[in-house]
Amino acid sequence: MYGFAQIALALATFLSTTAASPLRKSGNFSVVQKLNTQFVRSGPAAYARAFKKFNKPMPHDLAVATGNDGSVTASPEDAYDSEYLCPVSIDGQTLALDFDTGSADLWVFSTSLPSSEQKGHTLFDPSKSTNWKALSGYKWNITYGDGSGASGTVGTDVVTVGGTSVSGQAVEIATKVSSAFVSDTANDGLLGLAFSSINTVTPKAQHTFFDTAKSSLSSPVFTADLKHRQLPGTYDFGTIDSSKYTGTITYIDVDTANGFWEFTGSGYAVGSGSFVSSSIDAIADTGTTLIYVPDAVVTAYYKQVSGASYDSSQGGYTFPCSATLPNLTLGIGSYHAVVPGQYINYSPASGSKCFGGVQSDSGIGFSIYGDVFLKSQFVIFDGSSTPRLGFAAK
Ligand SMILES: O=C(c1ccc(-c2ccco2)nc1O)N(Cc1ccccn1)C1CC1
Repeated sequence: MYGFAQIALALATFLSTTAASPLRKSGNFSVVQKLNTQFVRSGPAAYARAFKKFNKPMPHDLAVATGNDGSVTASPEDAYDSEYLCPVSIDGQTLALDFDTGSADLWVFSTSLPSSEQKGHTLFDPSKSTNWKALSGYKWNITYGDGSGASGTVGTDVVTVGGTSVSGQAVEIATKVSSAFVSDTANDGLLGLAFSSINTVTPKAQHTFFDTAKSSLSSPVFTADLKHRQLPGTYDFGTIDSSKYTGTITYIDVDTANGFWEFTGSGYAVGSGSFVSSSIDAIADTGTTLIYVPDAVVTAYYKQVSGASYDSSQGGYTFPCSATLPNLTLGIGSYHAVVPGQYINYSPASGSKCFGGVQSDSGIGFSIYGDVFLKSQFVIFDGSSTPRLGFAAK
C-alpha cells in the first residue's frame, strides 16, 4: 500500500525529472526513468524526507530513528551518578560534555592546553575544523561553586547535539583548567544551559547552545530525564516526550535575575511525616550532584536516620551505609515531588559510613536542587518569553 511518504517521494522524483526534460512540439511527452543504483534504500529516511520536504512535524519515533530530533543520551559518569555526560560534536569532533543548567558557558578541553592537563581527555582541535572562526581578543574565565574553574579563548563553529545542529555557536577553548577537571577524565568540558546573561566571555557575552538553537526548535524548550545508577537518561530539545512522564506537569515561574533556573519551592516532608510549608529559594542545576537545602530541612531529614551525624572530616552528613533512608518530598507549588530514600545514599564515605545526598545550603545564598533531586523527576526547562520550569513524576 502506498503511504504518504512513497507518494510524496514519487511526486518529488517525477517533478524533478520531468521539469528537467525538454517539452516536445506535440505538446505531450513521456519520460523514461533510470534507476539510481547508487541510492542506498532506507525506508525511514525516505519517510523522514517526505515530512521534512513538506515541513510536517515528524512522529517522535521516526525522528529518533532518523536522528532528526534533538534527543541526546545523558550517561552517568560513575557508579554514583556524580555527573551526566552527553556526546556533542563540534564540526565532526565528538566530545563528552557535562550539560549544566547552572552555568552558561560551552567550553571544551583543547589542544591549546598544556600537555600535562590534556591527559586522558578527548581534545577539540580548532585547526582541524573547516568551520572554525576564531573571535580575536575574546576570553573567558569561570569559577564554579566547588572551587573548580577554567579559562581560555573563544571562536564559533557548527555544534550538533542529538539531531539539532547550530552554526555560529560560541565554543570556548580551554587554555587552563583546574586540577578537578584534569582528573575527571570522563569529562571533556561543559555545555551551559543556564541563561546567557551569566556567560563569562569578554568583551561580549555569548549565547548558550539552547539560545542559539531556540528559534529553530519547534518549541523553545528542553527536557531532562536523568536516571538513577548506571542507566543512561536523555536531554530532549524542542519537544516534550509524553512517554517519559506520568500524571500531569506542574509548572512554576522562574526568576532569571541571577541567570539561573531559579524558583521558590513550597516546602518539604520527611518520609511519611506531615508536609511543612516553607518558601525555599532554589535553582534547578543539572551540573550540581547533590541537594543543598536550608538547615531546617537537613536537620529534620537526618533526625529520621539512626546513626546519622554531621562529620566535619567528610564535610557533610554521613550515616551507617546499612540505614534505611526515608523519602524526601520537596514541594513545587501544589505538586509534591518525591525523592526516593535510596537516591539519598550518595556514596560510601569512610568505613561503614555513607555520604548523604542531602546537605546544607549554608554559605551558597540559595538552595540547589541538583541531580539527586532531578533524576527522580521529568523536568521541562521552558525558555519561552516567560521562562518557567515544569516537573512531573515518571
Ligand atoms: O557551580 C556553580 C556555578 C556555576 C556557574 C557559575 C558562574 C560564574 C560565572 C558565571 O557562572 N558559578 C557557580 O558557582 N553553581 C553550583 C554551586 C555549587 C556549590 C556552591 C555554589 N554553587 C551555581 C549554580 C549555582
